[in-house]
Amino acid sequence: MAVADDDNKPHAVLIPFPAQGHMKALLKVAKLLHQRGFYITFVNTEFNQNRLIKARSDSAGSSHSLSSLPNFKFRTIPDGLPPSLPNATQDVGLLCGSIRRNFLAQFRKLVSQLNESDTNPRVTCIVSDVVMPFTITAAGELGIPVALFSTFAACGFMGFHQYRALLDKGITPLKDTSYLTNGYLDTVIDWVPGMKDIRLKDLPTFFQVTDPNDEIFNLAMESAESSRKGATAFCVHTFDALEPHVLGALSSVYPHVYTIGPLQLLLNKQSEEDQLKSLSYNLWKEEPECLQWLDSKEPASVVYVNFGSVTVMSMHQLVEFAWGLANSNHYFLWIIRPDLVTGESAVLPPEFSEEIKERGFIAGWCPQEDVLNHPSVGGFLTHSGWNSTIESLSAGVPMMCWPFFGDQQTNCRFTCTDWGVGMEIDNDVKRDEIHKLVRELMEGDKGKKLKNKAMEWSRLADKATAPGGSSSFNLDKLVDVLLSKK
Ligand SMILES: O=c1ccn([C@@H]2O[C@H](COP(=O)(O)OP(=O)(O)O[C@H]3O[C@H](CO)[C@@H](O)[C@H](O)[C@H]3O)[C@@H](O)[C@H]2O)c(=O)[nH]1
Repeated sequence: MAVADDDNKPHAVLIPFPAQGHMKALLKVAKLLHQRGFYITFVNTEFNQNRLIKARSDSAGSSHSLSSLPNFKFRTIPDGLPPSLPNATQDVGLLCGSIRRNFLAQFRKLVSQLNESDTNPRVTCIVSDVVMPFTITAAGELGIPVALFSTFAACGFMGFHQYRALLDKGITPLKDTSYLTNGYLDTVIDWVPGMKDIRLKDLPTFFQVTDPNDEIFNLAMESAESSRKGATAFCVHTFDALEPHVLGALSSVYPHVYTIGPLQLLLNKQSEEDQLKSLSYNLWKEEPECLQWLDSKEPASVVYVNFGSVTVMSMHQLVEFAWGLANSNHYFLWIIRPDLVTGESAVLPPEFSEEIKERGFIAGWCPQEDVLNHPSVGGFLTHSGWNSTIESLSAGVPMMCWPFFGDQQTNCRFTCTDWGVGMEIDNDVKRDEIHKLVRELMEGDKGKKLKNKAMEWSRLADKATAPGGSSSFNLDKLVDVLLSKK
């Protein structure tokens, strides 16, 4: 069946790194392009697509089918991984290895099927997660433009851009694991453009390996290098006012850097078609009841706690967080994913449940952006994933940061030092520290300062995404690039 009037539509194929945060950001880019008249094919791994469908059907109110969206189709490729738990994040190292070895062939096959099909227009451009660099090869073979999209901040990506230098200077691989704890990572490095007084431990952690063949390290390094050479455009989920120095430095190395964030604010300002409104982003079943619980609370009285989709912790750490929150005497909404605790199910001690029954609400997954924008939320205890960070900045909510791995350390550093909106929690989490920091954030002078600063960033984010703002302008430019013949 031919697509009649839609035959001549530009057709963008989008592909995220197969994990929740990346997929959500790329889906937002897809929605923005769809509104600009693009036919969209969104490529998920079979594993994630099954989870997306299951989470939708499990969640109340998501009755629309993913296959009936107009001019917006999902397609899948296999991830090449052995079976794993169906409702948990996959092993990131295994995924990176498979991306490096298997994904190009699968992606090529899929695009050629799309080009042979008469149910969709010919593929005219690719928008790819920056850590899926094989798409540059595919676009080159097809002679079409490819825009790479960094779901990391500019500072996080700038960190990946240093990996080759770290290797050349002999800083990585580490000689042995004692270098993780012997003070070596406190070394200040002065050669990273746009990042003053940065320490090794503030760079994305994937270089902290003893094996030079480590898959995550190599994929991050290759991604930073290939995007410099082969991409038609390089987009970053940030806004100009937030990271002017790092963006300036990146622009001198990467041609055509487009800041297009915060994506949600760009989406809010466009009239979203009804059919796409039903397109949710969750891989876990959402529990919206927490919003009603928030409705019953005073403004800025609740601490929101969420560690994203990849962070895991020990039972001991979970219990320290639990008693720190309980002892602070503040209301809190805590999202505990079923796979948050390594090797066991995250069950809190019964005496804790008794203690917090009037003050705490615990759920497995929530509509995070609605939560952050709820007037009752006064602070966010986060793992500093980039999506969570930019969502918190957009909502004007100050943070307590407990970075787990990767770019989260860099985001935490910028959140606390450069942007003045956060306080860092020691990796060796202790209940007394949590208790003290929660009090400081929710009641203290420091908390007030952080809140004021967060509100300032929220206003600047809004300005960047308003008509004529830097991110709106860059989105227009991106559309032009994608419509151009290569
Ligand atoms: O209950 C929840 C929990 C999370 N989210 C959403 O899930 C996303 C989580 O993304 P992020 O905060 O970036 O955390 P991760 O899932 O850990 O993201 C991975 O990917 C990011 C880049 O996309 C990196 O910055 C992180 O370090 C990496 O761990 C956000 O959009 C949240 O709004 C929900 O909607 N509900």
